[in-house]
Amino acid sequence: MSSQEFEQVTESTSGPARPNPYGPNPSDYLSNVQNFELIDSTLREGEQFANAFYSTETKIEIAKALDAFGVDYIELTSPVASEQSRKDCEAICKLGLKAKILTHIRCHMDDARVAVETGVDGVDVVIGTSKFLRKFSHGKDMNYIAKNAIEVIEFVKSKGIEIRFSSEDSFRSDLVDLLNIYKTVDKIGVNRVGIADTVGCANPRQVYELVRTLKSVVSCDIECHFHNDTGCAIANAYTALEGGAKLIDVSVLGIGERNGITPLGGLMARMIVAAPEYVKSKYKLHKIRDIENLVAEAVEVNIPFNNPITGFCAFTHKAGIHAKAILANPSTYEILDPHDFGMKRYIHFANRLTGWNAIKSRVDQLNLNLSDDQVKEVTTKIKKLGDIRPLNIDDVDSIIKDFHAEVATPRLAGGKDVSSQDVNDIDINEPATKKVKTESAN
Ligand SMILES: CC(=O)SCCNC(=O)CCNC(=O)[C@H](O)C(C)(C)COP(=O)(O)OP(=O)(O)OC[C@H]1O[C@@H](n2cnc3c(N)ncnc32)[C@H](O)[C@@H]1OP(=O)(O)O
Ligand SMILES: O=C(O)CCC(=O)C(=O)O
Ligand SMILES: [Zn+2]
Repeated sequence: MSSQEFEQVTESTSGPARPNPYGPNPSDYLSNVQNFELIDSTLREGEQFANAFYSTETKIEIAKALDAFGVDYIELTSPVASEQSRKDCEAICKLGLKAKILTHIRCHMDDARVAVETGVDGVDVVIGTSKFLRKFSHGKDMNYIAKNAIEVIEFVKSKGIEIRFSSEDSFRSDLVDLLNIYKTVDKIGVNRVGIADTVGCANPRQVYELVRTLKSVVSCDIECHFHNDTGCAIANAYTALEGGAKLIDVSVLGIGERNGITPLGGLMARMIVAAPEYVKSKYKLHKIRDIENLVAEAVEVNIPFNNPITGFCAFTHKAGIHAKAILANPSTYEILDPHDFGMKRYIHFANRLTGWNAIKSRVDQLNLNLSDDQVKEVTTKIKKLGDIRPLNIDDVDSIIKDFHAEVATPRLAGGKDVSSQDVNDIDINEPATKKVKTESAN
């Protein structure tokens, strides 16, 4: 049964109920929570992940998968990074994908001249504006940055290609410098300006304030890029949208420099709660698992156990109190419906935290007939063994079947015992994780 089939339980409030309590707040009148776009940078920021090496074929496969998912833009490594990077950029541009293809360059004419010849739909230009980067990276002052930015932007625009200007390390840059450079590039007609939390230092409140301030001085769209060093990348992306940013940079599994950026899957988990219709109609959420597996394999990492949506236990419920409520109504302990992502929910009942309601569900799955009191008795036996050692599904099934053989008459016609074949029919997707699907909850 899907969670949608249950009546929505709402708290009684004094004022008029908001249709979706997790949706955009009416006071965020510039919010793009229900109108955002994704720039996937798995093939740019993601290539900066320590483990990443992409062959041309892998890049093409990832680009096609992202396109099929429905990202709005795909950002590629600078064509000046290497000869093969340029060729791969050209090859991806020729695929005829629906997503617009971007490449990412320094704020320099040498890079811009190469970028516009690759066939990209847009160029993302970046230059550091913080005192750290101005002193230790490129060594240029704000006047030089503005002069170069104008030259690069006008050149790219003259080729009929989209152009975005971004200030690297925005949150450690001087606000007056920032607003001045953004105003300058907005005036000459950039498609977007970008805010980048390059070192992952920003918190959601700072993000909201900077986006709102910037929104009041530029007329173009605002893109945001958040690193996850302090664990705020998804929250910052969401808050940026609340403040009026339109585009968020993501990568599959969040891969990027150091511990990476806002992950595509994690952001989708956040956004489906806030804007379910928009997210479900725009993005092919069932493809997230395959895309993550594709990228995980390409960069030789495992999907983290606690990954939103696709972590092996993201929809697994264990404690007896949780299991009982989930069996009655999945919305009790789930804000996400696994079916929206082509996933299943599981009840992990083979442990000492289980309760009789979960065990009753298993008894029903095994097609056995026990009274509630009998289920409670067998639950006690299971918990006793669970106090001694970790359990697996076979342990629990054996205890149930032995108990049933002692106390009950088999439910099946002709007094036939439940055979192992019956048990094997139950969908146990990942036996190694000791999980079992409970049909009644799905
Ligand atoms: C925060 C980010 O992720 S930004 C994107 C990072 N992406 C990349 O670095 C792409 C991969 N990079 C590369 O392949 C190489 O670094 C290249 C081809 C871009 C440059 O290589 P090199 O010429 O050997 O220079 P190197 O990497 O050592 O240093 C960077 C140079 O770019 C300059 N620079 C750095 N940022 C910028 C910028 N945003 N705009 C203009 N110039 C810049 C630096 O001053 C330095 O110049 P220098 O040659 O005068 O010292
Ligand atoms: O181009 C941008 O906006 C972001 C560049 C980047 O990767 C960063 O600043 O972390
Ligand atoms: Zn980055």
